[in-house]
Order: sequence, then C-alpha cells, then structure tokens
Amino acid sequence: QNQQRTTEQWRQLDAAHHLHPFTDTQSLNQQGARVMTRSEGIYLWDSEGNKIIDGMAGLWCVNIGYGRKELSDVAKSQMDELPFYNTFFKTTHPAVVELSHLLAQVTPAGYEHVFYTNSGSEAVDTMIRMVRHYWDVQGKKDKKTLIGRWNGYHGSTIGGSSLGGMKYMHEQGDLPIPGMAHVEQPWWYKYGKDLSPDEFGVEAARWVEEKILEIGPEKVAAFVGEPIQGAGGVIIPPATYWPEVERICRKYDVLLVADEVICGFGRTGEWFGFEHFGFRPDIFTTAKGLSSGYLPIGAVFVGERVAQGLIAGGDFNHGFTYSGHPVASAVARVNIELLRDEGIIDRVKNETGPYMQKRWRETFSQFEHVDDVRGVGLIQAFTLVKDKSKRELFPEFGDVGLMCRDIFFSNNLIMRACGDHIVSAPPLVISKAEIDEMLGVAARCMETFERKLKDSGLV
Ligand SMILES: Cc1ncc(COP(=O)(O)O)c(CNc2cccc(C(=O)O)c2)c1O
Repeated sequence: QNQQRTTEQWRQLDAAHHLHPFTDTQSLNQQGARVMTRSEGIYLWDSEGNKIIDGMAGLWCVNIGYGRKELSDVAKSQMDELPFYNTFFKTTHPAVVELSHLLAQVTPAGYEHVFYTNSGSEAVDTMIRMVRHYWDVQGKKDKKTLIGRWNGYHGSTIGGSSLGGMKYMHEQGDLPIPGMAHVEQPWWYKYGKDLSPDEFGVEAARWVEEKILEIGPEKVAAFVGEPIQGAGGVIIPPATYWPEVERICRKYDVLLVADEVICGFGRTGEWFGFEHFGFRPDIFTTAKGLSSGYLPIGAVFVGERVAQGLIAGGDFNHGFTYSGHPVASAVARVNIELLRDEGIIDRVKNETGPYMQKRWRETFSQFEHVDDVRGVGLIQAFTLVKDKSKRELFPEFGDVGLMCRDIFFSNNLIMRACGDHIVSAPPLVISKAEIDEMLGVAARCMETFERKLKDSGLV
C-alpha cells in the first residue's frame, strides 16, 4: 500500500520532511535512516532486504511479536463499525467497555478502575494530575510534591520529563516544573560500595525516607518508580528495595506509584513488575505491551483508595479526545486475550525467561570488559566496564555503549545502549531456538567489540 521507492528515495524524503524523536537531525541526515519495511515474529526486514533480529521488541513494546493478524483483523472490523467516538459527556462504546472489563480480570484484585490515554507519557501526566487532585479532595492541598529517581524515565511530556530524572531532558526547556524531587537510583554496581546488594537495597530505599523528611511528609504526594528502570539502563533493584520503599510510603502516608510502561504485561514473567517485586502500588501506569505497540494506547490503573477518592471528588477535569479510542481499545483487548490464552506470560516465567537469563549470563560474563550481567524474565542487560576487578566504569559514560550498539546493528541485531549499559527486551514470544540465534550473533559481535576497544586505546 505504500508507494515502492528505493532506499535512497525514502531517505531523501525522510530527511526533507521528518523530524525524528530524540535525534540529532543533522547527523541522522548525513548517514540516512534505516528504512524498516516489514516484520514477522521477532524479525524485521529493512528496505535493503536485511533480516534483523529485534532484540528490543521495537521500543520495549511488541510483547506479542510482529505479524499477529488477529490484531489487524479486529482493527479493521472495529474501524468499519465505529472508527471513533469519544468517552466524554456521558457516552461510552462496547470496545472500551470490553477492554476495561478484561483488564480488571488480568490485574490483581483491587485495581478495578482504569483511565485511558494515547501514550505512556500521557499516562504519567494523568497520574500526576490524579494524585494532586486526590490530595486536594482529601483537604490536604499542600501534599503536591512527587518524588522520582535520577535516571528514571517517565516520558517526554512536561510532567513526565520533570518527574523523570534524565538531567539532559531537564536542561532542555527549563525543567523540572515545581513540585518534583528526585533520589538516587538503586544501582548497586555504582553506589553499593562494600554493601551487599540486600544491604544496599534497604539503604537506597532509606534515601526515599530522607527525601520525604527533607521536604516534609505533609507536602509529599507520591513516590513514583519503575519496578526495573528501563531507559535508565535496566537497573534491577535488590529484592529488599521495593518492600522497604512500600513500608516507608505507608509510614508517611505517601502514595506509591509504579510506572509499568515497560515492566507491564509480562516483561518480568509476571503480568506486572510490582507482582515480581512483591509490593502493591496505589496507582500504576501502563502503555507499550498493552497493545504490543500495534496502536498507541496507555492506561492508568487506580487502586481502591484513590479510585474512591476520585469518584467522590466531583469532576476530574482531565482527558484526551482519543481516551478509550474504539480501535485502539479493540486491538488492546485482543492483544491481552492472546497473551492470556496462549499462556505467553507463564512461558516467560517458567521457560523462556529462565532460559534467556541462563544463556545471557553464559554468553556475556566471559568478556573482559563486561560486568553486572543481569536480567529478569525477558528484560536483561550488562554493563561495559573499564576494569571489572575494581568495578570501574569508563570515564565518558556512553561512548563505548554506542560503539557496541553500532556493531550489533550492523550485524542485523537490535539491542539498545543506555549509556554504557547494553540492554535487551525481545518480544515475549521469542523461542529458545531464537534466543540461541540472537545470542550467537551477539557473541560474535562482542569479540569484534573487544578487539575494537583494544585498538581504540580506551583500555
Ligand atoms: C517507564 C516509562 N514511562 C513512560 C514512558 C513514556 O511512554 P511514551 O513514549 O509512550 O510516551 C516510557 C517510554 N519509554 C521509552 C520510550 C521511547 C524510547 C525508549 C528507549 O529506551 O529508547 C524508552 C517508559 O519507559
């Protein structure tokens, strides 16, 4: 259906008209974008006919894998029947009702209410407004500040990027907005010093208590965190971290929010990351795996306490034209039904996740400049380090990460460099054979990388 063009023609038109996200447009246009034309399972094909292993499931989102006709079929039939209607002004429609009913079944008990958005960022901004409105309705109008983590990622809207802890995003456009605070991330490898991971987990959670006391509990509305920090480098907190954070939030009556945009819908082997780590958020935000990226949709799940507060609180003046969009809702419903009925999440937990974690460690631990090889379910990473024996990172954090990522990419394997962390989050349908194929390519790339590293004089 797209007009057939040469790669060069697509690149030229793209360079002439298309501004890409998170991109230095000038440098991209010098080298030209890679044109992805079609996909199937865990594979992509580009306009030059290269078959590519998508070790990142797009952007951590294509949980169901590419090419599921059940989703395109339901999109067409819903679009033919009711392509759009809004959920403002006392109207609803079957597609969003059925999705909401299904989501109440796949979430643990106590999360019966869901608000829809078009993205994870909008889900985060919705949460920010909900949290502040909730405390207003409770008569605690000073309880406004939200605490996040440095290097946390909560999207690109003004609210999401303020709550996020990416300093380069704050510097761009005079952020954060008022009422945002940050604590250090629970990254044992860098901050753990001589503490054991379990000791460090409690220590890192105490940073939250210190921040609450510094601001004043009567001013702190919520603590917000990704169960595993994704774009911040797949920072997996020690098991002691989240239960301690939950205890602290309850102690000071601070709402606990999980940002499940990456961890949600099976990524860790549980439906949600908070189930893996054993805590219960008051609210959690989702997007990505909700529709497996086939159509844009996000959702905010509201626990009983906040839901009752909002429902009793009169007009909640917030929402989007496409909140609960019929076609996105129908696609999300079928996506969730497939994840559930095909037992995909159980397989991640009991079969392909453990296999990936075993093979991932076997493949990468052998390399001289790789350390902190880690992962849960089907989200995994390692860190490129200057000297393993001293847990010494490279001084210009990020340069070698890009070098490594480019070697994978030119060998038709997509992994992601977050600083000097190399991370992967493939579609949840990846088979054991495909895991072996992916890691076979990766191992050869790492041999090339270590040769290049030695030639670079960086080590
Ligand atoms: C935890 C979390 N919260 C919110 C968002 C924002 O979602 P939207 O993008 O749909 O507004 C995200 C998104 N995460 C994200 C998005 C784009 C790129 C990368 C990367 O790691 O390269 C990560 C995320 O990972």
